[in-house]
Amino acid sequence: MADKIKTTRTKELEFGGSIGALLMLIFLPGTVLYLLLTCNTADASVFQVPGPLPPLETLWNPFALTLLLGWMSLQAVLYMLPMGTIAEGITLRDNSRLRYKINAFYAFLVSAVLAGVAVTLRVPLSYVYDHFLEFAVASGIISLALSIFLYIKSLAAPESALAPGGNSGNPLYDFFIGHELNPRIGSFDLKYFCELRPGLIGWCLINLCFLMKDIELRGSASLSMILVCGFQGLYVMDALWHEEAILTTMDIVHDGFGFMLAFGDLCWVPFTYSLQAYFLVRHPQELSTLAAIGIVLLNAVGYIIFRGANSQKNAFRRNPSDPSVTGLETIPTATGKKLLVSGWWGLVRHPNYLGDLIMALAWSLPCGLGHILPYFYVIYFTGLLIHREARDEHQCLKKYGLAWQEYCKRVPYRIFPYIY
Ligand SMILES: NC(=O)C1=CN([C@@H]2O[C@H](COP(=O)(O)OP(=O)(O)OC[C@H]3O[C@@H](n4cnc5c(N)ncnc54)[C@H](OP(=O)(O)O)[C@@H]3O)[C@@H](O)[C@H]2O)C=CC1
Ligand SMILES: CC(C)CCC[C@@H](C)[C@H]1CC=C2C3=C(CC[C@@]21C)[C@@]1(C)CC[C@H](O)C[C@@H]1CC3
Repeated sequence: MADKIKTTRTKELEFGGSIGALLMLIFLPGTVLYLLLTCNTADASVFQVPGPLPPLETLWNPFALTLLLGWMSLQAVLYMLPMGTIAEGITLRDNSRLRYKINAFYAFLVSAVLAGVAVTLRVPLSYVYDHFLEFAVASGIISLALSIFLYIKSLAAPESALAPGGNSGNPLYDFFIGHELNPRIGSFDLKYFCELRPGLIGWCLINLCFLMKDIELRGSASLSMILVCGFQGLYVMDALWHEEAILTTMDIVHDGFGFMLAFGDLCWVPFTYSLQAYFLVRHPQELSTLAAIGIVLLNAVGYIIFRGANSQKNAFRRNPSDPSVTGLETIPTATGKKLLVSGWWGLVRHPNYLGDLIMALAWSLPCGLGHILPYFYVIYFTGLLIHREARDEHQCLKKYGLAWQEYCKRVPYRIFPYIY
């Protein structure tokens, strides 16, 4: 069957094609270094001219690399343990469906217990704060090595296994965007594993290390630090609890596994999404109880929209007659699938992004209003989701044609009601 599938080259190159890919290869690691170095200065100002890069030998820490590899190995073992359930992914081009282990939440629980033991035994977790830049560099090296391995592996993959968006024939572009769709070693799915586990759970562990550093410096953790760690911990647990939902995301269904996702999952997420907590260690902020209550409410509003929208769509896609969605208005499409036009999906075309962005703002506000740096996540994330929304619309227009145009007419705003 696989042999009969015709070569389909990717014609529409995203991210500015091969030049864009080359720039991103430099820009993404450069941004991580810039953010961490700036955050570690006395005024953490983005308006200052960046200082020279520290000597390379101070960035290279073999112990940090070993710890990261140990962390990834622990997550790989937890992934392979016979716990949890099995889910099937969407139907692939060769009509097969891959099977995926659903046990990320258990992996989180085991990791949390181990972290608790480390705190009780007074393992110096603040080491991660003191050597954070070295950890980031080590993680960049791991991501690059993994991407090179993935690209070489993809050259031997059958045509049917290549990503629809990552088969341009241009090696640089395909290396960046990902050539093979679902690279596996046996039943170990590399992309699926990296998307949720080492980076996302690692982000929580990094936040914990920063919280411990806060306690070490000041005797107790600040309210700002507790809020940031609490909000982000909730977000990660939510993603792991709903692990099965990522099987239908464009990352798993459309994008290959290359530098973009490998670096995104293993370096970008843990080392830039934790920037607020990193910032708070050196730049502690006073937060009034009233401000804290306001921020908690904002995060709750964001979470209700984010979770409500995601759960409504997931329930509808799993079973359109599910009692929780039967009263909702829909538009039929030529594919047989329907589109929701009321409920959360009647408010804007991407209500889940709206909720996610409101939460992103709530994660930065505990860092006060005096610095731009801790708002990096909200700014980057707005750009990422606007771009992602445009990519998704493009795919939906191809998939649903006139029905999608009708949906756009009925629900004119994309993410922000009455604005965009
Ligand atoms: N923190 C982070 O860095 C990131 C977080 N996210 C979050 O991850 C979550 C998943 O996002 P993402 O992967 O982009 O995809 P979405 O969950 O937004 O799914 C988009 C898909 O939903 C279906 N759909 C769209 N409109 C409708 C409708 N009206 N009725 C029914 N189905 C519809 C279409 O697929 P089909 O019709 O084929 O089912 C479409 O392709 C989001 O909450 C997002 O905020 C995403 C990226 C990064
Ligand atoms: C480095 C680049 C600029 C872009 C990298 C993008 C990745 C960081 C993101 C692509 C899609 C993601 C998703 C999530 C995390 C970030 C990445 C990997 C979630 C797992 C976050 C939690 C949500 O509940 C689900 C998300 C799915 C997509």
